[in-house]
Amino acid sequence: MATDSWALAVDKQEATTDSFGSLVIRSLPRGGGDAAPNKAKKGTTKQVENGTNVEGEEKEDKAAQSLLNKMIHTSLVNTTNQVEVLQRDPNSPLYSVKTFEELRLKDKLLKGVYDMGFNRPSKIQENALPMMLAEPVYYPSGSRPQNLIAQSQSGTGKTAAFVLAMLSHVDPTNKWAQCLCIAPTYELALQTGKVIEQMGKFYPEVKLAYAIRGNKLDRGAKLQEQIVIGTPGTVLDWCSKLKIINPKKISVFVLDEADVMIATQGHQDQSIRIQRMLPKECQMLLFSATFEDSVWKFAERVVPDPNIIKLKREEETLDTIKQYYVLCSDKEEKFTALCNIYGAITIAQAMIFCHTRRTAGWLAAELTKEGHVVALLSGEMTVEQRATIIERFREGKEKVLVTTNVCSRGIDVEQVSVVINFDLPMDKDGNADNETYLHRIGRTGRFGKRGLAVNMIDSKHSMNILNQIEEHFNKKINKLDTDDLDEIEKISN
Ligand SMILES: Nc1ncnc2c1ncn2[C@@H]1O[C@H](COP(=O)(O)OP(=O)(O)OP(=O)(O)O)[C@@H](O)[C@H]1O
Repeated sequence: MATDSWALAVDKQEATTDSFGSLVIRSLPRGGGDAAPNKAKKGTTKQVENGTNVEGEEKEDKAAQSLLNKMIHTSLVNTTNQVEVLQRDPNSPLYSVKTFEELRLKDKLLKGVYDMGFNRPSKIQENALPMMLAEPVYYPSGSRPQNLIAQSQSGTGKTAAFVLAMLSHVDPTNKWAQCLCIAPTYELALQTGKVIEQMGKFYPEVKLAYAIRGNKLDRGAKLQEQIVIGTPGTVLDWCSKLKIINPKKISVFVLDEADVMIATQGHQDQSIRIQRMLPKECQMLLFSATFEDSVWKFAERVVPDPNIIKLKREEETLDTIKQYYVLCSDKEEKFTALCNIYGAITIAQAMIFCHTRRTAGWLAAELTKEGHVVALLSGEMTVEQRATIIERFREGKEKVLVTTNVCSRGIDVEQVSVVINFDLPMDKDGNADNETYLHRIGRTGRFGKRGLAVNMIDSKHSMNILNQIEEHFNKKINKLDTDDLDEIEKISN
């Protein structure tokens, strides 16, 4: 896999509100077409809906469950073994009865997958990949692809799933753009690009282009790269004004963080304009960890005949992330509580979310005075600065990242063991922003790792927001006394 990297810029990320759902894996009844993928769909639907297990594995799963419980109480930092155990627990979003071989991937891709250290697919990968890889379904009016709208918890392998699907669909002998993936921010586009590069490492014929502001190409310059990842504004320019991509030749269209793309007016307009230029046979894939009610409806309207993978509300939060709140009277006390937490437990890396740039700046300075190596990331920075900060954090050069909402979505840093909501996420009306909460805490607990999320409460209003979050996810968030070091130590055991 080769890349053309250019210098870049970004589109803004916005948070959305509210979500709902019950777990459904809905495959539309199809006339004719490929029987194999439909078979696969049926099997997986039953397994997920009934929560039943594959015959003969029940005992093994019970043992796995008890082992899992033990592990949950032993260490904050996870091991590969634990991932394997979770992949055998039918209640885990990482559960899978399949292997990557069964997904009949090209050898070059299978090699790439194993090279990334993936042993088995996760639940979303197991369910979504057969649909995404299936042949188009034949209708008398013409063949139609298997479109998909999919929800799965943060860090459960959605990106890896659609990247694999794109790489599988590409015809490397054709030197034009065939797969188009749009992400809401520059950082996410870059990160997804890296996953494409990594997974396609043994498939060098397939090339990738970044459609991000700052990548200057001349009008009419024909793109040779088969996969394009970018932000909506630039992708739209490349498809329409600049005619760099011929949208009629796109066969796979992916919207990552689909809910924010749909709920943010500017992104929605641009995404829809792009979508309208695509041919009827183009496969549409929409992914996110959260979908607000109205966004689901909108998505179902714009995506023809979608297959749907949806979570029940109570499944949206990951059990591997422990959630607490701490009562304080003001920001100074919140800072003391934070220092106490740091004093009591070993934190690999932490992300701390603040409501304003001002608080984030103040907190970063205070933490630095205390001797922490801190990075500060906020929206007013240039995209290049932001990318550099995230890269340094990912490499572990800084152990603490203080940020506003810029980073709440999608950023994948394996070592984040603690997320602190120094300020709770709220929408512009001062109500709980449940989606942002879920995305923020999802920066820890990546792919089966254990994580800790601590919410700082300093007013009736913030307590109220916490209660709304508890109610929304139907999950109790326990109080933590940060003056009691023994108690803090306990939560990491
Ligand atoms: N099958 C797998 N086996 C092991 N690790 C995996 C597997 N699939 C993905 N991962 C790893 O798990 C982490 C999370 O995966 P990914 O970023 O695809 O999740 P996501 O659902 O897209 O997350 P988010 O909701 O935050 O965007 C990544 O570090 C990825 O490399």
